[in-house]
Amino acid sequence: MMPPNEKESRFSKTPGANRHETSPVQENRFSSPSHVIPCLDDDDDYDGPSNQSRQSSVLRQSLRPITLKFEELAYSIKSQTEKGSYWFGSQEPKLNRLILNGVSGIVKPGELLAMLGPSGSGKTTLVTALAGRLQGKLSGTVSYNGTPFTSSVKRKTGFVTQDDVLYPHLTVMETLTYTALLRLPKELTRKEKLEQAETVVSDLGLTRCCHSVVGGGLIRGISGGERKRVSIGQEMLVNPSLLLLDEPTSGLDSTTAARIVATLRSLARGGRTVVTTIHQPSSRLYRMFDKVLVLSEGCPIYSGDSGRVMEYFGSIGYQPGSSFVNPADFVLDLANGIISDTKQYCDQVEINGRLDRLEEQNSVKQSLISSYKKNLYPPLKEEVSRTFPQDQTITRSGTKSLTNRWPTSWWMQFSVLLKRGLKERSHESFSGLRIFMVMSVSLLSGLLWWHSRVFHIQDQVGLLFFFSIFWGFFPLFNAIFTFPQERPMLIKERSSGIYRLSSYYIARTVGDLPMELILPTIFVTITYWMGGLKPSLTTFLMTLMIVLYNVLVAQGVGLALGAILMDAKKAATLSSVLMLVFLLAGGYYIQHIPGFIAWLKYVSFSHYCYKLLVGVQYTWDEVYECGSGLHCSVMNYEGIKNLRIGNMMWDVLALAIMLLSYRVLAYLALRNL
Ligand SMILES: Nc1ncnc2c1ncn2[C@@H]1O[C@H](COP(=O)(O)OP(=O)(O)OP(=O)(O)O)[C@@H](O)[C@H]1O
Repeated sequence: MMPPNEKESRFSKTPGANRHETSPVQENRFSSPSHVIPCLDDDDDYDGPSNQSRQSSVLRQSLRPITLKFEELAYSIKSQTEKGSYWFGSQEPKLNRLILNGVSGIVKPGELLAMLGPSGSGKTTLVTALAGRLQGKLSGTVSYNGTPFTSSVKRKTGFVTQDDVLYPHLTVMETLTYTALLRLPKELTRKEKLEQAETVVSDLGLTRCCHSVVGGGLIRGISGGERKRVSIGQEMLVNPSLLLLDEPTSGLDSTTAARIVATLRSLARGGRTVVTTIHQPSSRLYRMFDKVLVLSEGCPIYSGDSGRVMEYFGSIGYQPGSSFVNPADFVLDLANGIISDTKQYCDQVEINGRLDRLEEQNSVKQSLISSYKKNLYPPLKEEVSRTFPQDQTITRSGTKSLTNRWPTSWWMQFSVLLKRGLKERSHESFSGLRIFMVMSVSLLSGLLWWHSRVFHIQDQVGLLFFFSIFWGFFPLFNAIFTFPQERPMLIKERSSGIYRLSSYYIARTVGDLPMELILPTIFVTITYWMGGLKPSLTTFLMTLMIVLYNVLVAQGVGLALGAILMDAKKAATLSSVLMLVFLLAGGYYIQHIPGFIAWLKYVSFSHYCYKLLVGVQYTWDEVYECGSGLHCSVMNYEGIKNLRIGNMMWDVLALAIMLLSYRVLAYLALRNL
């Protein structure tokens, strides 16, 4: 059976398949002063304290309207061919796979557009492209009030991804408060920002769970619907003019889903442009959408007024079998090429009997795509190319915003990120397990080296070497997980232009310092005195300083490995190899390393640490028993002599260079994220 002929639909004669263009409802939405006060100056992202809407719900606050237009969007990816070896790569050329093809549309302020389509039809790709976050080459044009995506648009855009990226140990209130402090402009006082966070909590019905932790993974926290509302709330805080959401209702019960879509509709009615992808809306949800865009394998088959879907498909020969069908189910079946529910299909089956399903589905899809091009695309194209009054407003105000790219000052970003990080990680920094581990190792090593004497120089030097290796391994392994774990949050927040990378980076590393430094201090204090090292306060303090210095370098190496590889497993494997090399080349186990590989010790931070520890511990006048009744200077002990201890400033300098360069490397790696 062939699908119905591509009929000339009366939709093609309608100037713009969009009811809203002439709809009085639409007009009213924008003329309502209580809802929308178009404020076109970029510096005025938030209505000042004097604004009459200050105390009111964020759902009703004024904003700068954005008309989103996208025309002929096409996006393809290179997909691997099946042939070719894993190790040596494939000689086969990679195939170009079209994910989006000829997608156009327009969404005006006050409208809620839903993107529908079967799984894999390209909805996420499209919404990501509209949010200006799609990697790779996108052809076609996307414009926001007639201008391309700029940092000014970025700040007016909220994007809620399918997976909620939230800190699990923060409460709902803390999450929204920190977001408010980071995202709301510096012109607002702290009190005003906190009030805004509270307003969002009450507007989104989160009051009941506002002091519960968000949770995630193995941590039990708020429900999926509440998490989703927290994610939406984070975007609502900045009162975005354009809000894009990827499947905000997936996995939720129908009541919660309806509540979320109702919230989106209220947001749209407040003058925002709202675009959401949605999987399988019930007819109750479907009725809340103003416009729908239906995708089938990346190609549009319908774009326009949600209320006219059935009429349009009926006009081109596809009618549902029953009059009570959910329009969303009907269009999704059509997008899959399934017309089993249509009258026409039943007639055809009677005539032709069994059909080749796949071929039939493909031809239905092709027919729908052709009908779209013939009937819906021409008026849509005309509407998209029309100029709207607010077009170019972003460009005009954009010049001003360039000098003011970030919502808050560097210092504000640093201090909020530091506090947030300390709060989120307090459970792991002060984890009993870590403290237990360090305490037990220090006590055990204190007992093993109990009151060792210079006479047994080999044992004592062994203790110093243990200091350098243990406090190389431990901070390094802790640090490698930092950035791979933080990656999703960093990508989310950086792509929203919330803070500078430098403020995040410094806050993150400074936040880890207290625990990174407290634990080795406890360790050295216990082991130093139990182990019988030189009973001098100066030597003890210098030993402690050297160990802490070593910790900072090791942490830098871990941060750099994590940031470069962005994969904790790979980074852990590489650091094991690295530390093993440092252990062997450190100068304790092998004193006569062959010349061609002796350079290894110069790249080992443990080697410099060990040298410094030995250097501050012993002097020439100290002796050890080098034979029966024979006493030699410790500095002539083979293990120490081969270290060639000279001017220790060179070792300090070598560690300083490492300290700096590994951290710079980590920072540069994060920039490329
Ligand atoms: N980076 C990528 N690498 C490989 N395939 C990709 C990539 N990005 C998108 N795709 C493919 O593009 C198609 C569209 O993906 P997309 O996530 O946009 O679909 P979707 O309609 O949102 O699906 P779902 O409803 O299941 O989330 C899918 O077949 C997906 O496998």
